[in-house]
Amino acid sequence: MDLSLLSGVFASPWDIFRNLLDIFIVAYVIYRLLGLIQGTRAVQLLKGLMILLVFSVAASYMQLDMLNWLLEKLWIFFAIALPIVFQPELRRLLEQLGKGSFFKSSSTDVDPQDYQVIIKEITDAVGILSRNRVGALIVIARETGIEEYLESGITVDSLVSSGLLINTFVPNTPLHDGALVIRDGRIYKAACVLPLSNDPQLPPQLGTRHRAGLGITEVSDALAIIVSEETGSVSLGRDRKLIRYLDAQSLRELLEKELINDDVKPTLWRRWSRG
Ligand SMILES: Nc1ncnc2c1ncn2[C@@H]1O[C@H](COP(=O)(O)OP(=O)(O)OP(=O)(O)O)[C@@H](O)[C@H]1O
Repeated sequence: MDLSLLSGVFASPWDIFRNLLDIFIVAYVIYRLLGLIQGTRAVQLLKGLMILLVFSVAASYMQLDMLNWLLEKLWIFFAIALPIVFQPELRRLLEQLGKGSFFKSSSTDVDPQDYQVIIKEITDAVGILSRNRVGALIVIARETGIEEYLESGITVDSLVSSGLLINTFVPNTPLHDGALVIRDGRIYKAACVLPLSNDPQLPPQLGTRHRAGLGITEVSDALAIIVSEETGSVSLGRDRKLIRYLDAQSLRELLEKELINDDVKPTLWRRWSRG
């Protein structure tokens, strides 16, 4: 067997180090890029492009000239269309590079003890909102980037307190419409417009607040707590499903399970097990 090729790659310890470093950097950049687009519509586009790439390679290998010609034209079209379609993701990537956050860990490093406090503040607020039949939609962002849905919102950037949560949803105040988003253990934004779910199985009496709460769990791993203005009932949106009619204790237990107990699992495992 001719090992000259390998000897070319591993000529010296410095070459080994250089190649390993090269592989590591490329793998890391791909990992972060995938993390950046995970849960966004860019994933579907990427899958489409992968399929097209497979077709292109197969067509060229089998010398299917007409198909090759067509696919070549399609690639030119995509080269022009992609920067336009991926504009939000590209902008976010450049922003992150500019801020230096691209190279920071993507996991939300919220201490379990801090989450205990946050969960208490949320459940206290939800209890009061529910008893007073004040409609509310609280989203807890986790690892999936949902920035593209938050651009419409108003930045709050405050500690999570039940008082502020309640105040935000008081009818006819500037921030009461839309969703409040908690990210990295802080109230990040209010009055956000979320994507609406088209789930046909959702009971017809549930309107846009519930559809928005469910919608964000369809495009990300975020949790959504919904308080109905009509009935005062509390629901939790998680993994494309709504868990309805929660009392304070079951809401607290579910949040603890999702935010504290689940957090001990490694990040990649959690993503994998969520599919
Ligand atoms: N896309 C959206 N993103 C975030 N919030 C939304 C969105 N669409 C509607 N909402 C919120 O939902 C409110 C309307 O709720 P609607 O009555 O349609 O929903 P519902 O699910 O029946 O809830 P409720 O039981 O509280 O009436 C709006 O005032 C707004 O605050």
